Amino acid sequence: MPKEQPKSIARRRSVESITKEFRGIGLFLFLTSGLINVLALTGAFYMLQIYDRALTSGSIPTLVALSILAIGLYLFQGVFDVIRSQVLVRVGARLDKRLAPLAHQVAVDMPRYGFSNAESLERGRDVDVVRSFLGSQGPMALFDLPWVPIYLIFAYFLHPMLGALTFGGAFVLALMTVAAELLLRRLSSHAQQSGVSRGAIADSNTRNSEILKAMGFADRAVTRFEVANSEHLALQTRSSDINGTFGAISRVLRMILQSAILGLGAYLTIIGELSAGAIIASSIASSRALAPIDLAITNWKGVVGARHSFRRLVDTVTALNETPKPMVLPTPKSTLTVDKMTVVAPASGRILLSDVTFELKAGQALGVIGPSASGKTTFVRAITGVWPVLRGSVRLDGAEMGQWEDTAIGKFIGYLPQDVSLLDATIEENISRYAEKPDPMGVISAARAAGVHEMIVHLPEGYHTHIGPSGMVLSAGQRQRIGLARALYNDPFLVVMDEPNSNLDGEGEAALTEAIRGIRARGGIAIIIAHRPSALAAVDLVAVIQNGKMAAFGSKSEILAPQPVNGRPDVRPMAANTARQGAMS
Ligand SMILES: Nc1ncnc2c1ncn2[C@@H]1O[C@H](COP(=O)(O)OP(=O)(O)OP(=O)(O)O)[C@@H](O)[C@H]1O
Repeated sequence: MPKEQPKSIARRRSVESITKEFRGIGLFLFLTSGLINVLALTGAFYMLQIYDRALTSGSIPTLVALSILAIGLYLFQGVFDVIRSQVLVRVGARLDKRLAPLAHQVAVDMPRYGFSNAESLERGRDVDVVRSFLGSQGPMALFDLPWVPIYLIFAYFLHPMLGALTFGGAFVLALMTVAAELLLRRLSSHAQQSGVSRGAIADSNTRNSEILKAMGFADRAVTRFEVANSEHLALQTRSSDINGTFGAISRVLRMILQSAILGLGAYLTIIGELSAGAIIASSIASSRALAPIDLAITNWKGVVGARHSFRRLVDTVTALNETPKPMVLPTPKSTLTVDKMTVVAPASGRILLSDVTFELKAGQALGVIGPSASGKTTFVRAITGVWPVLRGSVRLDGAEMGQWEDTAIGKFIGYLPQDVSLLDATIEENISRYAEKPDPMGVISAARAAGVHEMIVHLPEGYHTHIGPSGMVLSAGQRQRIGLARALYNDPFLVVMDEPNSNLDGEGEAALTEAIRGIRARGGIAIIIAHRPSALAAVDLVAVIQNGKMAAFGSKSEILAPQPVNGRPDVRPMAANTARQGAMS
C-alpha cells in the first residue's frame, strides 16, 4: 500500500478537527432523513390501501381511519423535515462561528505574502458559501440519496419490472449527476478565479478614487472593471446554463419515467399481475426515489461551489495547524542581532536583500539611508517579521523572532510603515492597537511622545474621534503622527520607522527627534529609514543600503563625514550626501 504523504495526513487531520463536533449531528441528520424517507412512503401505502381495501370493501370507516392515519404520518414527516432543515442551518452557523475567525486570520496574513485584497477576502467568503449551502436544498438531497434504495425495494416488491424500471431511471439520473459534476468542476473554479480578478480591479479602483477623479481616467478604470465583469459573467452564465439544462432534462426524464411507470403498471394490471392501487403506489414511490437525485442535479452548482470553498477552508486550517505554538520568552532588553539576513519577495521569490549583518544594543538608534528601490523598506519588513527571512536570522536577545508568538513579539515592536495605514476605529483604539482595555495614560504618553496630544484634544471628540476608513478625517501629517504614537505605545523595545518624517512639518520633526531620544534614553532600540536627513538628528549609527546589500554601517559621524576628494574609492552612495547636510546639523 502506498505510504500517505505528510501533507495529506495534515489535511485529513484538519478535516477531522473541523468535522469532529458535527459527527454526532451528521448521524442524527442521516437517521432523521431515513425516518423522513420511510414516512414519505405514506402516500404510496395509502393509495394501496384505498384501492385494495377501502374501495373493494366499500367501507367508509376504513377510508376515514386510513385517511386519519395518513394525515398523522404526513404531519410527522413535516415535523422531521422542519427539524432537519433547522439543524442544518444551525450546523452552518456553528461552522461559521468556528471557521470565520480562522479564515479571517489567514485573510489578514495573505496580503503580506503578495496576495491581493480580493484573494484574501475570498477566504472569508468561503465560510459564507459553505454556510449558505448548508441552509439550502442541496444537503437535504445529499442526505436523502442513501435512502433511495427504500423506494426501489418498495417498487420491486410491488412488481420486479416496476423495480427494474425505477432503478433504470435512477441510474440514468445518477449518470447525469456525474456528467454535471465533470462539466461544472473546472468551470466553477475558473468562475471563482475570475470573480477574484474582478474583485481585485474593483478594490484597486475604489482605493484610488482620488487619482481617477483628478486625472480623469475613471471611465477607463470602469472599462477595465467591465471587461473583467463580462468575463466573470460569461463563466457564471455557462455554469448556470449547464446546471439549468441538466436540471430541466432531469425533470423531463422524471416525468417520462413516472408516465412510463403508470403505463407499465396499467399493462401489468391488464395482464392481471398488479392491482389498481399498486399502479398509483408505484408511481408515488418512483417519484420519491428520483426526487433526491433530481434535487441533487438541480443544486449541483451549489454542491461544487461549497465543496471548493470547504477544501480551501481545510487548507486554511491545515496552514494554521502547521504553525508551531511558540514558548513564552522574557521581554527583550539588550540586543537586536541580524545575521546574514536574506529576504525574497513573497510572491515572486526574487531576492531583494542579501547577507545583511549587524548588531544594535539597547540605547542605540540606527538611521538607514540609500537610493530609491535599494531595499530599505524590505529591510524593515524583514526586521519586523512582516516578511519572512529566507536565510540568516533576526534575533532579539539571542532568540529568533519566530520563537515568539505574534501577539507576544508585537508588544516589543513599534512599527511605523511608509504608508501609515490607520485602522477604521477611534484614535484611542488606533494608538492602543485595539487594546480591549486601553490604558489611558499609556495612550496619552505615546501621543505626547509623538507630539500629537494637543492636536487630538482639540478635535471635537478628542481621543474618541472615529477616524474612518484609511484615516479619512485626518491630514497626512496628523496620520503620520498618530501612527508614530501607535508605534511608541507601551514603550516597545524595538521601534522601526519607515520614512517617519515624510509628511511632518518642523514641529513634527522636532517631536520625532525627541521621540527617538526618548527611545534611546529608556534603553530601547530605534531604526529609522530616511530620505530626509532631519530624521537622523538623534541617531548614533547609520547604515547604507544599496542594490539590496548593506554597503556601509558605522557611526553617524563616520558614515556621514565629508568625503575625501582624493584617496580610496568611497562605497557610500549618493543618498548619504543628501542625508549628511541635515543630520549633521
Ligand atoms: N511586494 C513586493 N514584491 C516584489 N518586489 C518588491 C515588493 N516590494 C518591493 N519590491 C522590490 O524590492 C526592491 C526594493 O524595494 P523597497 O521598497 O525595499 O525599496 P526602498 O529602498 O524602500 O525604496 P524607496 O526609498 O523608494 O521607498 C524594489 O526593486 C522593488 O521593486
